[in-house]
Amino acid sequence: MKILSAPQIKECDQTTIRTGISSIQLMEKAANACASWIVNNMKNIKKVQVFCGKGNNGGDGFAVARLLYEKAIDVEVYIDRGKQDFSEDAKINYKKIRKNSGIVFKYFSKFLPDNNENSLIIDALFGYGLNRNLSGRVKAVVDQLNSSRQPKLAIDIPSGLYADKMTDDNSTVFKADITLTFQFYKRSFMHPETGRFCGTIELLDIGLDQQFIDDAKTDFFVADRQMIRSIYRPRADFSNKGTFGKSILVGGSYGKMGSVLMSTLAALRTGSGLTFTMAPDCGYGILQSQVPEAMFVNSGDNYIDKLEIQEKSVYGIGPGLGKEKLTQQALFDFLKSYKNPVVLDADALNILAESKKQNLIPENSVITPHPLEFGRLFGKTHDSFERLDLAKKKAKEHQIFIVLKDHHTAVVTPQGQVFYNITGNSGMAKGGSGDVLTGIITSLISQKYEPESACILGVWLHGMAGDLAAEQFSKEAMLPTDLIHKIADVFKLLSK
Ligand SMILES: NC(=O)C1=CN([C@@H]2O[C@H](COP(=O)(O)OP(=O)(O)OC[C@H]3O[C@@H](n4cnc5c(N)ncnc54)[C@H](OP(=O)(O)O)[C@@H]3O)[C@@H](O)[C@H]2O)[C@@H](O)CC1
Ligand SMILES: [K+]
Repeated sequence: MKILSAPQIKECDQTTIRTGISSIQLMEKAANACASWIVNNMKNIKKVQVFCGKGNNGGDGFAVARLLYEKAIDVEVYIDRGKQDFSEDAKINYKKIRKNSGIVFKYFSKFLPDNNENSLIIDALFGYGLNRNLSGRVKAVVDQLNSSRQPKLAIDIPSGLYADKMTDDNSTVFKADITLTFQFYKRSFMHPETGRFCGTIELLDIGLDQQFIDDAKTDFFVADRQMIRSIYRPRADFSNKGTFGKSILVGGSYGKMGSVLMSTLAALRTGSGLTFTMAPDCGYGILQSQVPEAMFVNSGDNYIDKLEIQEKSVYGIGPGLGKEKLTQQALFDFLKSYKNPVVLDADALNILAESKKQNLIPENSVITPHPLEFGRLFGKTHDSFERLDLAKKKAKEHQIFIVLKDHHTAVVTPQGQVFYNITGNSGMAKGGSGDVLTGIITSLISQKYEPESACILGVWLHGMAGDLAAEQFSKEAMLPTDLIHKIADVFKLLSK
């Protein structure tokens, strides 16, 4: 699914209006979608307090207030004091409810929190038209709303949040529990500094012009189910283990054998035909007993000091590798003579960063850094938007795929496209989760998925396995090894 920028969404809005529906009808449709969602999904809500701005987001708010009132919900509408130069459609909806004696009108300054879980705060102050930080009376009321214990819902975008960019440090943003957004995810929903204000995100389809959406140019996408289904290839019949490629997981050192063990298991569970682990001898017993399906290649004593090149294989290098001098040399020698795509993670990336040998990464390879590893490789950035911009630049420069791990991991391609992942949860923020991802992506590439598809599908599978693990074990108790077991259920879901 495409992510459009605020100006593109505005254009899409206008194109939709030119091709049949009037703007006031579109607002009514948007408001109807919100009101129905609230009525169907928040059955305990008896009262709403709707905060409306002067633009079309405020217009949505007035219309939602009216529609909820018609559903026998108590409604209070809050507006700013002073002259209200409402947008045309906001004015129409404002006038409609002004006539309604049952709806209570108040200024922001008169707000008193209900602190009642049956009373919902609705933020319809600003949507994608926000053009500066909240200040004055509107900032004061949003600060007050944020400290209320009532449930909070934002229409389209939590007010104070820009659709496509960072907010300034310490600026005020409405902290929603739920965001009902129209048709598109916004980039700011995907980044940790800004996404934390959105709560649960629900996309409401309001029938915007499909031709415009199809033609719109963007570098940003959300990897949704539809995209994942188009990438996933069910396992072919009439095949043998050779059909499904050869994965070689490289890593492990004394005390860190679990990492490469988890990568190996994940590669197998993702369907790798032949699977090898290249690890030091101290891991021999552990690996052969814990994962008998994989073959062991002795690559050192307590750490890796040589890296054998095998033909027709895909290498996933890094988990538990350590940074011994001889390990470093083995990695450099390997990368100097191996020109096929590899998957690099963890200490493989740290070694390249410390020695400034990023240029050794073969073209079309995949690297899977978390923010700190990315910073070591390519330099520090101020925030996750800047980090993503730098990742786009570096992916192009090195012609590699960068899987930038975060709450919403982003896959960045050499063409500068970005695919945000929306599966996964905070239970995965534990040592070992990354090792599982390395195994998954390596395995998919060995099964002849293009690196781009392998990254997008791999990250999605990994997150989905995490979501199923959280459901069964809780975010606190789930383990990276649980993700490996849940891969089976994710494939079952995919093949339904
Ligand atoms: N296709 C769709 O998606 C549909 C979209 N719809 C809805 O329309 C929304 C977009 O509406 P919009 O363009 O009128 O912008 P919106 O955010 O309401 O208001 C901006 C106004 O506020 C002002 N202003 C800005 N920042 C400010 C600040 N910090 N503090 C104070 N004032 C500030 C600024 O005016 P200014 O003061 O700069 O002159 C501007 O006039 C969208 O999010 C969705 O909810 C649906 O109705 C139908 C389908
Ligand atoms: K809003």
